Amino acid sequence: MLIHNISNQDSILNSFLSEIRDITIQKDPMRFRRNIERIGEILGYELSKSLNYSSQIIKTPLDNCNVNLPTNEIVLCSILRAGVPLHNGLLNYFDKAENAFISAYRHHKHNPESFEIIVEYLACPNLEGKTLILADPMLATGQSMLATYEALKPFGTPKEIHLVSVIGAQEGVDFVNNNFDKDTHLWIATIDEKLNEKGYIIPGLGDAGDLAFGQKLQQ
Ligand SMILES: O=P(O)(O)OC[C@H]1O[C@H](OP(=O)(O)OP(=O)(O)O)[C@H](O)[C@@H]1O
Ligand SMILES: O=c1cc[nH]c(=O)[nH]1
Ligand SMILES: [Mg+2]
Repeated sequence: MLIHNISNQDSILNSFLSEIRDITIQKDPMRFRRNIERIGEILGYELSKSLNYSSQIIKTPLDNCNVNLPTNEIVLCSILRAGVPLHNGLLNYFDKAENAFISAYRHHKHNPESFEIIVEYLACPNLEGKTLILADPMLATGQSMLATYEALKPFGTPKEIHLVSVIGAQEGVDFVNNNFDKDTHLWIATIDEKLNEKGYIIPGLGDAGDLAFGQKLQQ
């Protein structure tokens, strides 16, 4: 896997990451969503450097101009519900992307420490030969990413796959590294040290879905 940890280099990204982690600033859900969206824009920009480009001529009011424009047919798939603000950020830059949505959530069957991933809702265009971007802000165990990828397989074989995430635990990064093809890209804003016993990223930020959209009752 080609892992791109964007915070390896200091940039304005650090400010947005710091705000989504900050327990005081987190109290403002609009700011939380907007910061995830802004991080999605940065990750999208970084990802765009790996796309294919072809030379085209456009007309300015004064002359012709040669420009290199991306040619990939992008399908942007986000995992509900925490994926929505990240999806919006990516879509701000990939104007023409087709979109897919999938629900994957942790179902705590017996106790808070053990869970399985439930995939219920799935809407997806044809993926054959396309550039698939799978977006989920939290890469904890990595199981949601893999369950999503498995669920998308009947929709065609993408030409390339890009995973996009905001905060990953090293364990989740290792998991996707071991379970996706070696030419899959991972664009991640930062990687944290570990998971706690409930599968939350430490230090992480808490529950991204709840912070963006309010606390949900466990089913
Ligand atoms: O890497 P994993 O261990 O699979 O965990 C990450 C998943 O957990 C979160 O979703 P959650 O189940 O909290 O659902 P939500 O978006 O509805 O809050 C997050 O958005 C990922 O989808
Ligand atoms: O730390 C985590 C792990 C999974 N989902 C979250 O929202 N946060
Ligand atoms: Mg959640």
